[in-house]
Amino acid sequence: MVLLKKISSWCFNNIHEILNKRLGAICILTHNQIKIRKKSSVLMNEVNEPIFELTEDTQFQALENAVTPLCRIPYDKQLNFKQQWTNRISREIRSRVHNLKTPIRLPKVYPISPAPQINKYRNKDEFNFRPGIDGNPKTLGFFVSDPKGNIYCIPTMKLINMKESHKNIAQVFEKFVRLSELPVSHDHLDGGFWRGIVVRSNVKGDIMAIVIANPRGYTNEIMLNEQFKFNDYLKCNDIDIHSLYFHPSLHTRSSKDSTFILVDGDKFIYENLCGLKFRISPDSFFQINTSAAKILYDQLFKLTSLSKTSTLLDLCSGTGAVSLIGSEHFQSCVGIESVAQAVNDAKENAKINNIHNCDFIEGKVEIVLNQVLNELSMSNELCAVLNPGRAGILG
Ligand SMILES: C[S@@+](CC[C@H](N)C(=O)[O-])C[C@H]1O[C@@H](n2cnc3c(N)ncnc32)[C@H](O)[C@@H]1O
Repeated sequence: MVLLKKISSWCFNNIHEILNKRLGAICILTHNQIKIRKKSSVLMNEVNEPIFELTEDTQFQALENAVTPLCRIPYDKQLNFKQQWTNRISREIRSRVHNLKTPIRLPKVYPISPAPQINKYRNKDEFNFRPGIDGNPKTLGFFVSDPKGNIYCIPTMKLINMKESHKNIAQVFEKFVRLSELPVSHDHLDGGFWRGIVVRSNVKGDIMAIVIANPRGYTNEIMLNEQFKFNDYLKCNDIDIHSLYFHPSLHTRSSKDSTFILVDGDKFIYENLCGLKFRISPDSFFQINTSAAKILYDQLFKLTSLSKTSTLLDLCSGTGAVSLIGSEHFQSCVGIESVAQAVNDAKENAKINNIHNCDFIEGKVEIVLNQVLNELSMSNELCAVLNPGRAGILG
């Protein structure tokens, strides 16, 4: 069984070629975090008229349109939309699979399961700086472009899927940066310093905040001094942070040489899911909607035909949730994950939960999968779950 969240030609032409010799069936399972993208890039207002100019009044509509485009329609209708979208994806998969050298069997698309929590559920949000519609370069939020292609940063205060605690920290961080003498960085060569902040939290409410800054041209002393000042500012504003990190980074996404410096608090936050405890590091993946994740994993193991003699291949294993939650259903499991912190978390999560049949390997699926398959006993029945990031596994 293969869990495909993203359709990428790589998945079909390569992963399938590799796995096909060893797997009997393929299953496509999606969940209701699929984003419905509007065909038109022109922003629309509530009555479906194009918004030509972003103003104080229209900026939030534009942001909502981009981030939570279905939020103004009832949830059951949202699910209908997503089901239709899933069916379209399925038809596309069928047509691509049809063209494969070695055809595979595709099962039916199952109904989308509703999420128990549909508002204020996100356990991770990333806020960045760009000029706001008033021209202030120190505006923190999400980026939206107007029809002319100009990019503006829009504060996220009214988004309904975001926790108040995350919005609060973003607001305090923006205030702090506006008071700071150091400029913001919109590009790694612009000489600016502050880039943004990532806020993560668990269901209990512990917060991990990761301040991202452009290190180019700044000494370690200046950088750390600023972080300590921000830590003091948070305390002055009565904001309790469980883990505060500083992440100097030139890259948009974290890379292999990423540095995360603990400024205050604990190194990790922990989450409970499906009766297990998960350690989460700043760079590690964890499903964004924790209560919906439980449903996703429950459904997944209902659909798999694992047995005590099966081996699970957990492709893109993150902090090990699929392997560890499913561990009682199979004999052994190998997780493959490209982010080192996530691999370490997954190994530690196996230990914390007393699970001894799961192993985790650091590497890109497309690079290490062949070797892993060669090392597995041919007699084992194999089952693979592939749940890649947004880019798919293109390398
Ligand atoms: C959507 S998450 C899924 C994690 C896990 N399966 C779960 O359900 O919690 C995708 C994970 O794939 C990892 N990843 C992305 N591209 C990868 C690749 N080419 N090879 C291995 N891991 C990759 C990311 O770091 C991330 O942890």
